[in-house]
Amino acid sequence: MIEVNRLNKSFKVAKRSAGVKASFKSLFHREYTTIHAIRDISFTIEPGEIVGYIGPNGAGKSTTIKVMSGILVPDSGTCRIMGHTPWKDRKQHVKNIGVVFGQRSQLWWDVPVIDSYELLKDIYKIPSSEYKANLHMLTDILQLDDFIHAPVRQLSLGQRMRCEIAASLLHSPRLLFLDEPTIGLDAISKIAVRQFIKRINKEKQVTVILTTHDMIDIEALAHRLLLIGKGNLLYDGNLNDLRGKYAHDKIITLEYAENHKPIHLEGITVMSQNTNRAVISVNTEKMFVSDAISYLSHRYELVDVSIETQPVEDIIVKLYKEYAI
Ligand SMILES: Nc1ncnc2c1ncn2[C@@H]1O[C@H](COP(=O)(O)OP(=O)(O)OP(=O)(O)O)[C@@H](O)[C@H]1O
Repeated sequence: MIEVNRLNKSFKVAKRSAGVKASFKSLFHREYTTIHAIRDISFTIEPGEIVGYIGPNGAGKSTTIKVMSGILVPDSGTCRIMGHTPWKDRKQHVKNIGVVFGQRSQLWWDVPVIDSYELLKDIYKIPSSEYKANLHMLTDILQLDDFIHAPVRQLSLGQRMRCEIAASLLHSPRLLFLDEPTIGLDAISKIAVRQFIKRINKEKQVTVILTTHDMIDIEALAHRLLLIGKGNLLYDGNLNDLRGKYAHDKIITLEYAENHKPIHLEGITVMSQNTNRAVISVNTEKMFVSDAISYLSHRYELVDVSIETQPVEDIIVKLYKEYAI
């Protein structure tokens, strides 16, 4: 579905120095620097995948999405999406894709949401029956009824995001780019948006590329991760492989009858401990969790034990550290 081959995009930006003198000088003589936003990026994506595109701030995620959606022209490299080059065959390409930029709106600010949808129907030349069926389905699952007749400026962020997602899908695209779709949403709206993404992927086979800093989004949705750092593609694989590589630690919380004995054992790091509760981290490369619990049960009268795996956020931090990004 998507073939990206050795894409490069750089921006030329004027150097700015502080101070009135420097500003005055720059009126006559401007100096420029080049920012290499993406460097030699290559990957392929198959139909029906949900891919998480992750990386720290300024890594090049949005630039890649903009190139793939035809908004930006790369300096070099190729990109074929469903047989089209996004920035060359824009008219054909936009029919196949839906785009949601969490930070920007594609809806007209002062008009009721439904009027924006009608405009999109005309722009995309969506047949009436298809438009009606999609609108009905999207209004129903995203629960837009209460505010679809209100102007966008009156909507809360969560309401607007739901309307944005619906807008991006009215023309039945086969590929959806979501750039931070859950940014600023409350817990309930986040869950609703995640469930919706899963559903359209499963039921309508919509391929999804998702950029996000929310690792719970990634855990809930992405079968595959692409990691980008300083413009370079650094990792292409799934979350389970990452867990195998980085999640060597299990966190164990112990409740025990009053006891002041400290815990000292190679492979166990004590994160906190008081007279009847301890939180420890067990390095599973050095010892089995069962051995750790057996050791602890000999020293303490255990009342309760709970074991957690490492949060995905910690795994990603380790990944970023390994690649020094
Ligand atoms: N229009 C532009 N002009 C100049 N520089 C730009 C432009 N767009 C992006 N950049 C620069 O390119 C680099 C990559 O930016 P990009 O927006 O792709 O990062 P990102 O991974 O999406 O970051 P974030 O997670 O913060 O949204 C950054 O250094 C950014 O400052």
